[in-house]
Amino acid sequence: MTLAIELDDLTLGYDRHPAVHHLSGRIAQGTLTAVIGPNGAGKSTLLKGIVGALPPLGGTLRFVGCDRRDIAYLPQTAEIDRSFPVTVWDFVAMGLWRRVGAFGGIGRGAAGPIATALETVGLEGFETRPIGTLSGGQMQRTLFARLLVQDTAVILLDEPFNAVDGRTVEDLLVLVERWHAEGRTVVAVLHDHAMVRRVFPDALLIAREPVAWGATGTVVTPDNLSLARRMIEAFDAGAPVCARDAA
Ligand SMILES: Nc1ncnc2c1ncn2[C@@H]1O[C@H](COP(=O)(O)OP(=O)(O)OP(=O)(O)O)[C@@H](O)[C@H]1O
Repeated sequence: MTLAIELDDLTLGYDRHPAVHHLSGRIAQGTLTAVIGPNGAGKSTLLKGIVGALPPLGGTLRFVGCDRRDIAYLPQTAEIDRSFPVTVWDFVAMGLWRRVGAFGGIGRGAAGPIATALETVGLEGFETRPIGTLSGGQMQRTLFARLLVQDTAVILLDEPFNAVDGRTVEDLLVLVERWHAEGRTVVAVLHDHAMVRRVFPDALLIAREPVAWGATGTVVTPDNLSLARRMIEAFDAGAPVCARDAA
C-alpha cells in the first residue's frame, strides 16, 4: 500500500489556542517537502502534531500505510538537552529503540549500523565523547547519525541546518537527497528559500493558516511570501479560538 499522511482541516495549538489553523493536504510517499513561513507561523507545531506530541484541537491526521513508529523526528537544537550524560555512541544507539524496545537491550548486531552511521556523517573517533562536549555542527551530525540508525520511511526535520557552517550543511544535505532517492518521505522546516528552491521539489508555506502547498516553483513566489508576512503581522495572538472554530 502507498504510504501517505493525510491532513484534513487540521488545527493544532496549545492550551486551546490554535497555532496552525485548518490545514488540509497530503504528504505522499517519496516526497521531499520544505515547510516554510515567518517566525511563529506554526511550522514546528505542525511537525509536533504529526509525531503525536500535540493532539489535534480540530480536524484529523490520518496515516495511510504507516503509523507513528515509521516516523523519525529531528527536533530543533534548542529542544535537545545536551547536559544529559550520554556518549555519541549511546545517543546514536537510541535510534534503535523503536526496533528493540526500551528495555530490550541493544545487541552486538547493532554495532555495525551505528559505526556505519557515524562514518557516514564523518564522526568516526567521536564514539566515546559525551554529547555535551560536541560543537553545534558535530551535534547536528550526531542527530543525523541517529536518524540513519532509525531507518524509517518518514523523516521530519525541524530546522536541521540551523547554526551550522556551510560545509556541514552541504554534507547533511547529501543525506537528505539520499533519503529522497531511496523513496523515503522527508519533510523539513527551513528558512533558506534559495536552498528550498534548489533542493526541495515540494513546499508548504504557512502563516498560521496555509498559504500555498505544492510544487516549490508555484509556492515560493514573492507574492506568496509577502502575503504570509502580512498574515503573521495581522495575527491577533490574544484571540482565544479562531472565528471559524467558534462559528
Ligand atoms: N509550548 C507552547 N506553548 C504555547 N504556545 C506555543 C508553544 N510553542 C509554540 N507556541 C506558539 O505557537 C505559535 C507557533 O509556534 P511555532 O514554534 O510552531 O512556529 P514556527 O513557525 O516554528 O516559528 P520559528 O520559525 O520561529 O521557529 C507561536 O505563536 C508560538 O509562540
